[in-house]
Amino acid sequence: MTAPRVGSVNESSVTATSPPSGPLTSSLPSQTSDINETTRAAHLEALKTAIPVAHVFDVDQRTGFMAPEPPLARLPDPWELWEQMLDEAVSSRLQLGDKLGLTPEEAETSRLWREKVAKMPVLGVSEFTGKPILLRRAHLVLTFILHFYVQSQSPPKSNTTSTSTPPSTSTGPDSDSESCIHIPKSISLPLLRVSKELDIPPLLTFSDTVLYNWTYNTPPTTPNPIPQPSTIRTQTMFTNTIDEEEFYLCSGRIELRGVEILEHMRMTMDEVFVGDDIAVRRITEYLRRVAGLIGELKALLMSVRERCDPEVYYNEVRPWFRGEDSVENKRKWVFDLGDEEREGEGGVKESQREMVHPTELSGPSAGQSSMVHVLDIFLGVDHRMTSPGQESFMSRMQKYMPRNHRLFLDHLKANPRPLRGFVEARGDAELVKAFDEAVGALKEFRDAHMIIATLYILGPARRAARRAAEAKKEKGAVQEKDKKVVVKGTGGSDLVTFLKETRERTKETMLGGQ
Ligand code: HEM
Repeated sequence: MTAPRVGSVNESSVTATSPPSGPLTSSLPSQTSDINETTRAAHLEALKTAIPVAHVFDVDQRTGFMAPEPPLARLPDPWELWEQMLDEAVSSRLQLGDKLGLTPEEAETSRLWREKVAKMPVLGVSEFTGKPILLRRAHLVLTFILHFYVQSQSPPKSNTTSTSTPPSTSTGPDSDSESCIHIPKSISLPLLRVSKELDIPPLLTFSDTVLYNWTYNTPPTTPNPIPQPSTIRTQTMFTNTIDEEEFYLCSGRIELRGVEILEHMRMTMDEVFVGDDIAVRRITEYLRRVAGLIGELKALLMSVRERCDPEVYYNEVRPWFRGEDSVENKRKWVFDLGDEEREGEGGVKESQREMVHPTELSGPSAGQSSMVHVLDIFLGVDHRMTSPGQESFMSRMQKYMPRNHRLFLDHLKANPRPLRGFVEARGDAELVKAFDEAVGALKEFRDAHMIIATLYILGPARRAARRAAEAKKEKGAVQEKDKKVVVKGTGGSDLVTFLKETRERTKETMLGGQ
């Protein structure tokens, strides 16, 4: 088996594929043997040409996990209706249902919009089958509508912080119960079908907000130019603010810059298969370069501060991302079904049951970025959970990735000659040092990420809690629990503990060469 090669994207299919296997390792020289330059060049060439696997994984040699061409900007007729509903939500500036000081007019505007959404006809999606470009745009549009639909609803009175102003009357057909939110079948049916076809959960994911959500700043003058961090902008947003766009683009830039890491990773893994002394020298060199590149990713991450204001992000952008498991206004999401699905429920197969009662409903997180997962797998960072039987957050996040990217990660995990074991076994001082430099750079990326999470979530969360407690105090309704700030990640995780753990797991991966 060899490292999957980064190749051209296969836009024609999203069909599930088994990870292809690479050349047989038995035909390669043993790890320590010295072979002449011609033989090793032939071996490396064989590894490169044996199976051009990466095109199966939708990993492009120029853009990595990002779409290599601008994703579809608008669905054709008759699905244009969905686009119009989304446009209306954005242009009428729908407000969050639990916004502090929400006016009755704002609540009424979003109630009317939800009513229109609920009355939309159920549009068929069978025409999208096997057409990933259409499927991706359909998932994006429907999930933006879904999040507008859910998050524009005020919390039920019993659950209401007295700081927000719930609408005076019933919130409409969408919330007949205090414990659940009904997603009308005009959205739920096409969304469940599209999500099933794409094999991702029926809510907003990192791929909707970042990977398949960009276009060129200005119309390109040459055919299909490589998208650069400075030449792209975001297509679809909740708030159309610079802050929201910057939040998505920051991840996009990291994905694009990470392409060079993917190439070094491939070369490293090929050299591990050859495994001679020349390989050791080359891998040492590649790892130093990878360390430098991860340092660049860290700088890109920190640069989010230039155009994304923490208060705007926390109070106006992030709440739209909340999934079913977010701590605020926790209510079950019920995907309403058509008669066809309901009738089938008596004898539905397990896979269908999963489709109508989705269990994975965490909001989007850059924890779904395949680039960071690839680095973990390549360097051997193990994010296992301490409690047995519990799936780790990181492995759960892989379910939200485009299916072919998930398969790419599986293929990497199945590598029979992992880098860390090779470095340990060779025990070459320079190699170990370079390996630790790369792991150290990833640890520093996570240090920086903790600074960003503190700046963008913990700080604003504390300030928001203080404001809410003040408002309650004025009404004489403050309780002990209001003084406690519970901060959860968008994916529902206990933020601080979780981020510290992933950083710790990274540190533990070092071999002691620094
Ligand atoms: C303003 C910018 C950012 C904020 C506020 C932020 C916040 C968070 C939060 C709250 C989590 C906890 C998990 C969850 O979502 O529940 C998380 C996890 C994660 N984020 Fe970010 N993030 C930001 C930018 C990024 C970027 C640009 C990347 C890289 C593309 C990234 C990569 C990750 C990864 C890989 C995790 C999983 C935990 C880990 O690997 O340490 N984040 N982030």
